[in-house]
Amino acid sequence: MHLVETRDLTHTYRGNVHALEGVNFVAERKSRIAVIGPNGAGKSTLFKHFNGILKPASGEVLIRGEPITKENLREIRKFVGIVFQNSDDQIFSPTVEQDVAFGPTNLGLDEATVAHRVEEALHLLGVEELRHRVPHHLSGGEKKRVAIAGILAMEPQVLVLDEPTAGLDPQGVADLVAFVNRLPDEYGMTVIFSTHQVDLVAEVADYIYVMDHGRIVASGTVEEIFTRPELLARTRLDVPVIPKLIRSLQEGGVAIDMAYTYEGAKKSFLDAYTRRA
Ligand SMILES: Nc1ncnc2c1ncn2[C@@H]1O[C@H](COP(=O)(O)OP(=O)(O)OP(=O)(O)O)[C@@H](O)[C@H]1O
Repeated sequence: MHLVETRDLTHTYRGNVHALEGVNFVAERKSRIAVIGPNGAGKSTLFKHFNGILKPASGEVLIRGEPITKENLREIRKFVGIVFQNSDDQIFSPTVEQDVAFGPTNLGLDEATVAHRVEEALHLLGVEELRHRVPHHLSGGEKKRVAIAGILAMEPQVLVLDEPTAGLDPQGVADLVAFVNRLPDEYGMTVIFSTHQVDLVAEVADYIYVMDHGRIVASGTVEEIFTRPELLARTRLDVPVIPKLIRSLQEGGVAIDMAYTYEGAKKSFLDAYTRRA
């Protein structure tokens, strides 16, 4: 059984905007899935179907094999936590601490459990020192971290992050990558995220969906997607710099193995250098 699945999902906004057309998507337990595609491709719209914020015009959304209904909506929102692109929409309490406590308190958990979850979430996102600050006055990147902490404190099994790195400084991006990569093994979680930063995808994803004009136009492993420059160009994306550089070297006659991540590239370059020496 898939944790999250859509079958022939279609969504039409008012004004006859066909935002999703026949989308088939699956997410398994402990997977890290990237959804990439140009502006307006339908990524956020798809995410809003994962916990019943939007309802399908046609097709199905199944969470742990069950359709979303009025009766299970609360359970589903506990199970699938979504952090939206604009953190301002998700932060509203007088202090950061209260804001992160809002979700778990709403779940009806006792005070001690809420306090424990808040501590853990603040710690995981590295925002403990912001706990007494007014969320409204935080910087964009700080707000983003607090918004993620607030969702995490509800301990969802599936964490959905819409453009999580937008507005983060380089260290913030590196922290986020490290954070996301801990979630499947340490917490058994599934992470689904969208991004325009293709260079990041191989560092954080095992599987990629490429969207364009409301459709999934390709899906596959990092290797399967990033060896298709024509597909990426067609969808206004680029081949990430590491495989692009290695491909150029290979075409120039250098014997070097293909790689997609920084660590993979380091190994390929060292191996190629050692072979030559
Ligand atoms: N509330 C709405 N009412 C009408 N149309 C909408 C609404 N929200 C989104 N759309 C339209 O639906 C389409 C898909 O938008 P969506 O926000 O899902 O794309 P996206 O892939 O997340 O884009 P981006 O990369 O810019 O965040 C776009 O054409 C957009 O203009």
